[in-house]
Amino acid sequence: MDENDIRIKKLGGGSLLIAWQLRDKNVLIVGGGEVASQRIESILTADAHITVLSPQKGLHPRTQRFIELRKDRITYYDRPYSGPEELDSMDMVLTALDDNELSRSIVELSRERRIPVNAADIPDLCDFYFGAQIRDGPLQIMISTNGNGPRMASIIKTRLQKGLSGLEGEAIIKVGQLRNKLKEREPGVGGQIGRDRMKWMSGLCNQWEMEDFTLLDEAMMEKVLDEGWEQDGRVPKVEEIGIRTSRKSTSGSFGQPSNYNVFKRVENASSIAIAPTTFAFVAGAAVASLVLIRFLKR
Ligand SMILES: C[C@@]1(CC(=O)O)C2=NC(=C\c3[nH]c(c(CCC(=O)O)c3CC(=O)O)Cc3[nH]c(c(CC(=O)O)c3CCC(=O)O)/C=C3\N/C(=C\2)[C@@H](CCC(=O)O)[C@]3(C)CC(=O)O)/[C@H]1CCC(=O)O
Ligand SMILES: NC(=O)c1ccc[n+]([C@@H]2O[C@H](COP(=O)([O-])OP(=O)(O)OC[C@H]3O[C@@H](n4cnc5c(N)ncnc54)[C@H](O)[C@@H]3O)[C@@H](O)[C@H]2O)c1
Repeated sequence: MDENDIRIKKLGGGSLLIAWQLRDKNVLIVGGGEVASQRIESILTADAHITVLSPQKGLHPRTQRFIELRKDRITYYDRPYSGPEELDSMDMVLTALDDNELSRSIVELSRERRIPVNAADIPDLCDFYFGAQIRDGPLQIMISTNGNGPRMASIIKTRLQKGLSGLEGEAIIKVGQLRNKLKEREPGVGGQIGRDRMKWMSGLCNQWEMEDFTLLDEAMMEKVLDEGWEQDGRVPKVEEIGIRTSRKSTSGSFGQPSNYNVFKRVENASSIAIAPTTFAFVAGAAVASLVLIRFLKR
């Protein structure tokens, strides 16, 4: 058994980290306090429709503000939760209540209906947890301690934020636009064309700096495709494209000559090695995670 086999044998004990697509889905939030206000912010970011149930007197000022400003997305009922019919047509249920028994009963009813549910006060019954978030446009980083220490997640978030340049979101937007242009030029799903596109995009992302991508405009993107993709998949130097960066050297992030041919270079590379970098950008969003499992600390 090699190291990887041992790793596979040990897999488990964490949770699935995914970027859940909630656009236009219906989310019920029972409660309107501070925790509910944080939930509203997270769910608005995902373009869902939100129903908030809470007596007016229990609303946190932030919840109140969200309700006033986002009538397009939030339906608010000034009353307590009334029973199981509130769950009809919901795709997700969140409780943020100071009433543990009610929370528990809503979780049970949601589970019977197979609706994913999170109860802010009962981690053991949650189908999923929220996490600390870093967002910059399409870049989405979630820090989760898997229920062990939410405050630790918040502290780690602050540390990670300091390590980012602030250019990542804009760079990813440009990469997304370039990928779309490439797919327009070379349509088709899967097979050799898919592999070639992935190799080229990965090579470009590996060799260019974040800043280089942020400086791309429409015309430059066409030039990258003309001078790169169309020329046997080489990675063009930023100077060829007319990008004026603040960096001194253009030898690429990993010191490779920046006119090397990606297709030739990666021909023998394992697809496992290519996949991680590819998918980080294929999604147009990056979800990084730190699952700090208690036994690791021992
Ligand atoms: C990350 C974050 C995201 C968010 O809420 O959006 C989040 N909690 C945050 C803050 C926070 N929450 C609490 C404190 C006080 C200090 C402390 O206890 O550490 C602080 C710190 C603060 O306010 O700074 C108290 C607390 N939290 C939970 C309970 C119930 C319990 O444990 O029984 C109690 C009451 C415990 C008690 O009564 O003692 C439960 C959960 N909180 C989670 C997420 C899920 C696990 C995530 C994970 O482990 O990574 C989970 C399981 C369920 C869920 O809510 O999904 C957000 C930081 C966002 C940011 O800063 O960016
Ligand atoms: N997950 C977390 O990160 C986290 C953090 C802090 C606290 N908590 C837990 O989350 C819960 C909510 O915290 P909070 O600070 O928002 O509390 P809060 O007291 O500010 O809010 C409670 C809300 O529940 C509403 N409510 C009460 N009974 C209701 C009913 N029958 N129907 C509809 N709404 C009702 C109130 O109007 C109020 O808006 C608490 O149980 C707390 O222990 C979780």
